[in-house]
Amino acid sequence: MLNIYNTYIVNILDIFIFAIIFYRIILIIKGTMAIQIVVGILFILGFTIVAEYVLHLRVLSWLLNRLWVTAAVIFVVIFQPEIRNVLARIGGRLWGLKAKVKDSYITEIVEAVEDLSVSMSGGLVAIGNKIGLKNFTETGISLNADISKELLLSIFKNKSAPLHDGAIIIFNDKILAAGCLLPLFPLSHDTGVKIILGTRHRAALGLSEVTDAVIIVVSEETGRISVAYKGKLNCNISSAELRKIISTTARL
Ligand SMILES: Nc1ncnc2c1ncn2[C@@H]1O[C@H](COP(=O)(O)OP(=O)(O)OP(=O)(O)O)[C@@H](O)[C@H]1O
Repeated sequence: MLNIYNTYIVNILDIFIFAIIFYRIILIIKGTMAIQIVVGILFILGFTIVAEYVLHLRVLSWLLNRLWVTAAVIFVVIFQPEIRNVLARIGGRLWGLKAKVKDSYITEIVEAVEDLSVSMSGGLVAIGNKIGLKNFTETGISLNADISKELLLSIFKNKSAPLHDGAIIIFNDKILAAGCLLPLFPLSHDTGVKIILGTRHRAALGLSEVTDAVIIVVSEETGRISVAYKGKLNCNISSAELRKIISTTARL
């Protein structure tokens, strides 16, 4: 009798753990291209099962089974960036070390952003969290400098400066690089905001989709401050709200 209960408990636990893992994976890949890939794979898998076990179509199921091995290799090669992003997000959530920014540096960032906003200078600053941003810092110029308002302003306010274009990447109290290229949020995806986004804002949203970084955008056209985080763009926020967001996500 006790054995039956034990088996029940183990089975329930088994299903429960599977459901949690499945749910977390869906949350991570939701809104990314990976969700379409998963749907496609499930469709072909269903088709293979029906062909083999229900309709007993021997030639077709032989072909589909061979196709799976080749498809697995093609899948990994074609979707290497998506797989890397999904694994990085899973890894980051499980055991990534949180990047930390000191309070005084948060003040430097917020003050610089305020200044950019008032002077209507465009700015794009990504503050890394658990997921490393090395592949994005490599697209820019390495700086490895202490965070300072003056440095941030000299990069973004001077429109003829070579590093003015692109994003600054901050990680663990350092400005790692400037002039970095971020992945653009696809125009076909729902941005969740009513306004049409330009490339600076799409770049911020794009990075926030594939990493857990907090990305600050200052609009050159309107001076508005927006923050992209976990695939969502929070438009037109105050500097007090900005401080709060950085503090809760990246403070030491
Ligand atoms: N992929 C990218 N990664 C990083 N920065 C980018 C990227 N694409 C564009 N940018 C930055 O955005 C600038 C162009 O901004 P654009 O005017 O198109 O966007 P926007 O969202 O309308 O911003 P704004 O409101 O400031 O005009 C470029 O000069 C460059 O600095």
